[in-house]
Amino acid sequence: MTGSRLSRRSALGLIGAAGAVGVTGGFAAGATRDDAPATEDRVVPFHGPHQAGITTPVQQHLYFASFDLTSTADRDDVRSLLADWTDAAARMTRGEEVTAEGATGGGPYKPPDDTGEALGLSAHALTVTFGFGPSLFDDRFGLADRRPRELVELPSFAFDLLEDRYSGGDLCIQACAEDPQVAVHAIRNLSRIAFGRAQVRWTQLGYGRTSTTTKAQATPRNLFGFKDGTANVFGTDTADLERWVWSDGSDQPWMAGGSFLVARKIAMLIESWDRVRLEEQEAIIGRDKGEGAPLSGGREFTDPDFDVVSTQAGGPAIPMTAHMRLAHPDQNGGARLLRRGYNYVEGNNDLGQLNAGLFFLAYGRSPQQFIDIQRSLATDALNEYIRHIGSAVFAIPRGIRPGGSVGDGLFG
Ligand SMILES: C=CC1=C(C)c2cc3[nH]c(cc4nc(cc5[nH]c(cc1n2)c(C)c5CCC(=O)O)C(CCC(=O)O)=C4C)c(C)c3C=C
Ligand SMILES: [Fe+2]
Repeated sequence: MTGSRLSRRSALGLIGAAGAVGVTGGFAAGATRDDAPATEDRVVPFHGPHQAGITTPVQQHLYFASFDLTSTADRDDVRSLLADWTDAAARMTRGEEVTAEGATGGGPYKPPDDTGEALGLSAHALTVTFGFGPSLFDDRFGLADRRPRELVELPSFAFDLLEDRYSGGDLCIQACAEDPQVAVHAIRNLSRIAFGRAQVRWTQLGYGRTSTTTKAQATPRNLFGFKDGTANVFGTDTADLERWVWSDGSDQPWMAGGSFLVARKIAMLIESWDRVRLEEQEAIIGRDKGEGAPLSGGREFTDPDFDVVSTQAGGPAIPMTAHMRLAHPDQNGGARLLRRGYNYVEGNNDLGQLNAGLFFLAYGRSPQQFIDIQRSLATDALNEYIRHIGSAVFAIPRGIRPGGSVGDGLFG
């Protein structure tokens, strides 16, 4: 085993055992990975036909960053940045430090390559997913002819209250992990690598997934207390993934096996919601709060029947303005999204109310799926209790080959 394959946990063990200050490639050569089948040791393969972090079972923690290229960056800077990011991300997803020298192996006379806060932590199922915003394809870097035709700026929607400080970006990185420090470490070190070439535009920390991509995980709940992600596209739904999530690359071949990501920061008016009667909360969502079953009857995974009439409600059992009815494929030409959002809580406002909400992340083979569904939601009863305050859209390139770069499709 080479030094470059030494895990952070193994590295720490070696440092402790030897009382050494640095770990060299030679020293690491005899190290073995901790093979205990603990969840923290789960390594999600970084390479493959699709980028990891889309159908990967949704981890509990997110750190998301949007970047802008600096005003002096040129085409070569974009190419080299994406190559450097790819190498560092591949290492970190294996539970390794950002370089072989890492946090302590580079000697006392230069800043360490790795910031060190993840020493002793293993991979924790870290995934690092890269994306390209529409502005990357403007006239700065000679990439206009590589722009996927689907990659359009999102139009304005009813109820948008978007703020620049939570919106847009040339590039994005989604880091998800079962340990928050591992996700933060990844973004922090990738930001550091970008120094002089790209700078952070905005970031979002998310805790607690609000969807699943596998039925092996219990459906989580959002901050309104409802199960969220019941009717998601799951990683095993091969036909739906092909139809609704993976690009076929018919416009840009480098997008074949890629996807498009829409990110929306949605503030939730928690205190107002908490004063709503249970019956009304359920009518707004279209599902019951305990089980997550559709109001037309059945259990959580029963298909909703929008024709069922309720004498008690004096109309459709699933109201015409229910979120779930309006978001359902039946209302949207069959369109589906793979949702992968996270709860966020960011303290309180001057009135003592929670600054909290949903960082909504949805993957589709075109942003048009989101646009169509979001337009349907113009009459959603939920709109009284939420505010979209941030927005961004990114092309998510196909998966990365071993030894390749996430930027290969842009420059090949
Ligand atoms: C434009 C897309 C969507 C936005 C924005 C959105 C915001 C949002 N959603 C909830 C809570 C729930 N959503 C649920 C289902 C659901 N939502 C969308 C799309 C958007 N949601 C879809 C496509 C679906 C699935 C519809 C279906 O096929 O049945 C549910 C029900 C449980 C589930 O299936 O996930 C809840 C609950 C909130 C709170 C919110 C904004 C803050
Ligand atoms: Fe929803």
